[in-house]
Amino acid sequence: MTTPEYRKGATTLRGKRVPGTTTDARLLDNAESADWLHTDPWRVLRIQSEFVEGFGALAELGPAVSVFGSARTPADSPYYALGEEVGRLLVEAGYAVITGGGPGAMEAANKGAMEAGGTSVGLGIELPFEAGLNPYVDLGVNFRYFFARKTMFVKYAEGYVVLPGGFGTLDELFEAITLVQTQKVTSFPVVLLGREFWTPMVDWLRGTLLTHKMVSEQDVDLLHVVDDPREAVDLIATARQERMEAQRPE
Ligand SMILES: C/C(=C\CNc1ncnc2c1ncn2[C@@H]1O[C@H](COP(=O)(O)O)[C@@H](O)[C@H]1O)CO
Repeated sequence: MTTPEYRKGATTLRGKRVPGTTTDARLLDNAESADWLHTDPWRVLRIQSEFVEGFGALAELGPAVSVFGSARTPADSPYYALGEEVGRLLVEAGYAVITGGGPGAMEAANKGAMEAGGTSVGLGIELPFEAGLNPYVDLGVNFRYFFARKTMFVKYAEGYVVLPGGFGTLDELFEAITLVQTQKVTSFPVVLLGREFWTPMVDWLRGTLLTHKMVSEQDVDLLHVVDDPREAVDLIATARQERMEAQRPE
């Protein structure tokens, strides 16, 4: 007796596993329920499309720096002024500025970049309390998934400038230093702007994580804490210079 056999792509099905319809027939049948819209295989395609859109939008951006910071920084805060200034200085140093495209410190950096005549990128994220892209973004890409968006922040930047912020900012900061620590990215300065805000955190990293040997001295040294936005930009520009010299043929 021959067992019925059915080939479905790379898979061979036999006996009771042989389906009653073909893949083509199921594709063309529009009487099926639309539940598949909410399944993981369909999500995988949407995730893939976010990478395709992001890579397509940013591939020709040129040298860029990602700037992070609180979505809640008010426009009259000194941290907002710091964000605007670092956005402007980055543009004057030849960089495009990438932010999360939201309000607060993100808006400040985009404002500084746009008013200095540079490229001002906002990588928006779908949130339950979404406010849309701030008005100082001139190249915006909207994401559903945090992880796809975070790939863009790091892939298209030469370094990070991190203004004071909350959980979102800390998430972006610690992801970056983990990538540097594990050498997934190299020559990637991470600059914390605002000494008064960041020093207690760095002291805790030294006093607790280093004391318990959870990190090394070099790991903590990956973080540069500065007050002057000019110093932040110089650190990133110097790393670029060093990278170019290292790549130059002898
Ligand atoms: C809180 C409000 C709006 C939030 N809108 C955001 N839009 C874009 N990106 C955001 C938003 N909120 C957080 N992020 C990301 O995290 C970082 C800031 O988070 P924090 O917790 O505020 O530090 C930021 O760099 C973004 O990438 C309404 O005011």
